[in-house]
Order: sequence, then C-alpha cells, then structure tokens
Amino acid sequence: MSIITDARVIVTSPGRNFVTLEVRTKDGVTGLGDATLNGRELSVASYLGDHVIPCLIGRDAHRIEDIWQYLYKGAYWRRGPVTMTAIAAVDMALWDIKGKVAGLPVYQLLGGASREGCMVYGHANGASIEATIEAALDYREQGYKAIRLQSGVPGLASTYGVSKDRYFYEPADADLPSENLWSTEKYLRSVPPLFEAGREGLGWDVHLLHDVHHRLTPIEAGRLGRDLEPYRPFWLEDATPAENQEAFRLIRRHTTTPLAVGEIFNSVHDCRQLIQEQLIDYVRATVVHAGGITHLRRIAALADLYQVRTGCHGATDLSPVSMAAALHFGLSVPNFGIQEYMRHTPETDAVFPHAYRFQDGMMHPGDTPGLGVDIDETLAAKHPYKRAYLPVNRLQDGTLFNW
Ligand SMILES: O=C(O)[C@@H](O)[C@@H](O)[C@H](O)[C@H](O)CO
Ligand SMILES: [Mg+2]
Repeated sequence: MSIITDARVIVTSPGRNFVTLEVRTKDGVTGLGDATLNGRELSVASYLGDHVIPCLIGRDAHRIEDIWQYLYKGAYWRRGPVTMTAIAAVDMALWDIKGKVAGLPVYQLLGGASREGCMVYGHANGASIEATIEAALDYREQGYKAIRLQSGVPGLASTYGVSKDRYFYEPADADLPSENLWSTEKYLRSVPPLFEAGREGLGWDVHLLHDVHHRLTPIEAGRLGRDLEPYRPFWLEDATPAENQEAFRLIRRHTTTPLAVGEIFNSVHDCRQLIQEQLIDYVRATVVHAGGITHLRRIAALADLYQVRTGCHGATDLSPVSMAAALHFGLSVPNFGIQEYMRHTPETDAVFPHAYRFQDGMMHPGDTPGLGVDIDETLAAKHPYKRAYLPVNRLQDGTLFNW
C-alpha cells in the first residue's frame, strides 16, 4: 500500500502558465500530474484543490483504476475539459508514484516498449511560404522526419498557429482574448501552394502535416483535402469542428488525405463514432485533457480495432509532465502514429527537469523510475500566475467564428 497523505496544486508561469498536481504518499514518494488547461488554468486548480484533493487523502495510490472510476463516476457530473484534466493530473501522478515504487519507468508498467522511440513532428512557421519552407529546412537539418507547415495567409493580418518565433510558439498571447480576422477563401487559396513549395523544397522523404484549426466547413475541408492529395500530406488536422462526428463522413467522401482530430477531446465518447466508422486516421486526444494515461489507453485500444493510430497533441501549453507521460504512453501503445513536439522554453525546462530526449527525429521518455520529470518548486515560485487567453476568431464581417 502507498497511502496518500498529501496533495498540492502548484501554479507557475515560467513564460506561460502551468498547473501541476503533486501527490505524496506516507513513505514520502511523490508523483506529478499536469493539470494545465490553456486559458482556463485556475478552474482546474480549483477543481483539484477544492473538490478532488480532499477525496484523495487516505487512499492507496496504487489503486489507479479505482481512483479513476471514483473521480469519474463519483463526481456525478461526467466528462468536460475541466473535470477530465483534473482526473488526468491525478492519474499521471499515480502512475508516476507506481513507477517510482516499482523502480521502473512507466512505459514498462504499460507493457514495455513497442518501438525504439516515438517519431515526433516539429513546427515550421513563417509569415510567407518562403519563410515557412526555410524554417522547415532547418527542422529537417535538426533531424525531424515530420514537420508541420503553417504559413501566414496573404491578406490576413494574423493567422492562428503561425508563430512569430522560429522555435517557440505561445498561442495564449494576451491578458484578454486578442481578436484574429479570418477569410476561408484567402486561406484555401494559400495552402496548396504552401504544400507544392514544401514538396519542391523538402522532397518526399519527410512527412508534411497541416493544422486547419477547426476553421472549415466539411465540404471546404473535403476540397482542401483533395487539393492537397498530389502532395501526400501525412495528415490534415482539425479540418472541421468535431462535435458533429458525422460531419467527417462528408470529408471522407471527397478526399483520401489522412485526417487527424481530437486535441480538444476529453473522453472516448468524443471520438467513438469517428473511430468506429473510420472517419479519421489519427486521434489526437492527449494525456492531460482526456483523463490521463488510464483513459487514453482505452481510446487507443478502441482505435486499434479500426486501424486508427494515435497522434497526441503536444503543444507548449502541455507541460513537460504531459510530454513525459505522452512518451511513456507512445513508446508502449501498439497503434502509435506520431507525437506532436513543440519544444518548451529553457525557462520552462528549468522548472521541470526531465529525462526525455530528442534524437534523430524521435523522442524517448528515458528509463528513470516513474515519469522521469520533476518540478523545481523554488524556481516555480519565482514565476507567478499571469492571466492569459487564447485569441478569438472573427470573419471579416465581424461574425465570431470557429477556432
Ligand atoms: O495542434 C496544435 O498544437 C495547436 O492546435 C495548438 O497550438 C493548440 O491550439 C493549443 O495547444 C491550444 O492551447
Ligand atoms: Mg492543433
């Protein structure tokens, strides 16, 4: 038994906000879980501190499944990003503890390694196609085998997902939501030339990805998918909002371009139809927003039955604790597809020292017992929370639009 005697929420902002749960057992073993929900961080901090932690004290940390069920079914109010992010943080922390007590890295507890490493993708951004391809060549130079291309759209002042910095990308950019203007027509005209330039500049031995960020209708997504087929994208991500899972039937009817969706999913129910009807090729649900390692394994197991692979979200607003947990999960799960890797800043890495490493286009979580990530609380305390929001998106006539 490893009785939980204490649990604390640590909110820190080394360049961006992170919420971390630390669980401690009677024999002094601690486990960490990421509880960061970009733009709504304090809601999860409160859900954990005010409602979850009191229920954890005195429980056996080894009872990961029972505690998961207790927090999911026992809350009565099931699912949703805040609830499932809080459950995810507890789940990650308990797997961390179990690994430390067993003296094993978490992936060994999940069935061991199914591959030598996890292929990751980098993010080439640019205000123009030329700048984006130049950034992509840099990523290929660094050894990436997969690169996401996101370029500014001629005629639009800003485009979501296009960082102004070569390596670091922070979407939560203001104390109140900034506003972006959107034009589907301008965007649809800009992507095929981006991929044509991508293949011309990078050739065919590198995977090229693109994130639509929910901004097309299904038929527009079908058109873009078809326009990109000659360039063989690895995937088209978030082509259309996925609350209506049936919408992907329409996209599938028009294109063979592989589809990825799910970074905002928080339970298997958000993607059950998408998976069972094979309407997608990659599911992007993440360890931090979809209930932790325990629930993500369920999603991956269902996906495996339908030849759908994982493609977990891994942006900078998922902390190094999530990155570590995602790599333990990705190293072991049979239907691993690819792992997103948006490197954190040195400021963030200093607060969260970790064992995971990048090498030759792949990442490995390392063999430190547990998740292999720590938190420097002294340093964390030097970075107080600073409210920050994701932008909102409007059409040029002012209509509030998808994001
Ligand atoms: O695929 C991605 O990485 C993006 O969609 C993210 O930047 C996402 O918008 C942010 O993580 C949201 O917080
Ligand atoms: Mg995305």
